[in-house]
Amino acid sequence: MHQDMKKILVSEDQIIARSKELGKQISEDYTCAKELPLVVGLLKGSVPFLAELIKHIDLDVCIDFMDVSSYEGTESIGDVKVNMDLSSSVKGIPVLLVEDIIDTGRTLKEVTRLLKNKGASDVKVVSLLDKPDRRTVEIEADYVGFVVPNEFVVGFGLDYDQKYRTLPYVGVLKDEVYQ
Ligand SMILES: O=P(O)(O)OC[C@H]1O[C@H](OP(=O)(O)OP(=O)(O)O)[C@H](O)[C@@H]1O
Ligand code: HPA
Ligand SMILES: [Mg+2]
Repeated sequence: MHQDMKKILVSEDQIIARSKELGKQISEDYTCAKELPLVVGLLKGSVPFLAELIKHIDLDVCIDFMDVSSYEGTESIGDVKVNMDLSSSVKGIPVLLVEDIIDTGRTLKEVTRLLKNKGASDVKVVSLLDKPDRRTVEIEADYVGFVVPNEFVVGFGLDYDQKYRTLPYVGVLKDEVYQ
């Protein structure tokens, strides 16, 4: 375990096993649907989860990325900033949005609105983590890996001041790291 970690909440093995289950479920659901989705990852947090998940989606999907940010340190900065937009049009296309965490829900709500404005025919969401106790806007994911308690978590894509994203598990930092 990294020296700054207080505890691990979700292990690497649990993440891999759950990604397999979610990939299988998503593959089945979109096999029944009319059209395959464009898989859209939100940079940077979703990258490790997206990489694990798509190995288990047994469909010929394309992937794209958007870079939005709403946090500095452990604080939400209020607005959602679009730093980099999608490289292809989503007009008339269903989108499967991949997230690392739904916390207040503001990022997801805003990005869903943006994608619908661009003409996406449907927007579904898969998130590795869900922290429902912190929700300030009404939004839910269609697929969730794990529900986490109301604590700031890092690892598997999730950062504190851009650090700890590369850890292969999700956990909570020691209190002294924030001082
Ligand atoms: O539900 P919310 O309260 O909006 O928080 C969740 C969002 O915040 C984090 O992204 P961040 O803006 O920190 O960018 P990052 O992915 O580059 O870390 C996280 O990756 C989610 O996208
Ligand atoms: O708990 C969190 N950890 C890291 N980034 C985040 N962005 C929203 N919530 C979190
Ligand atoms: Mg972040």
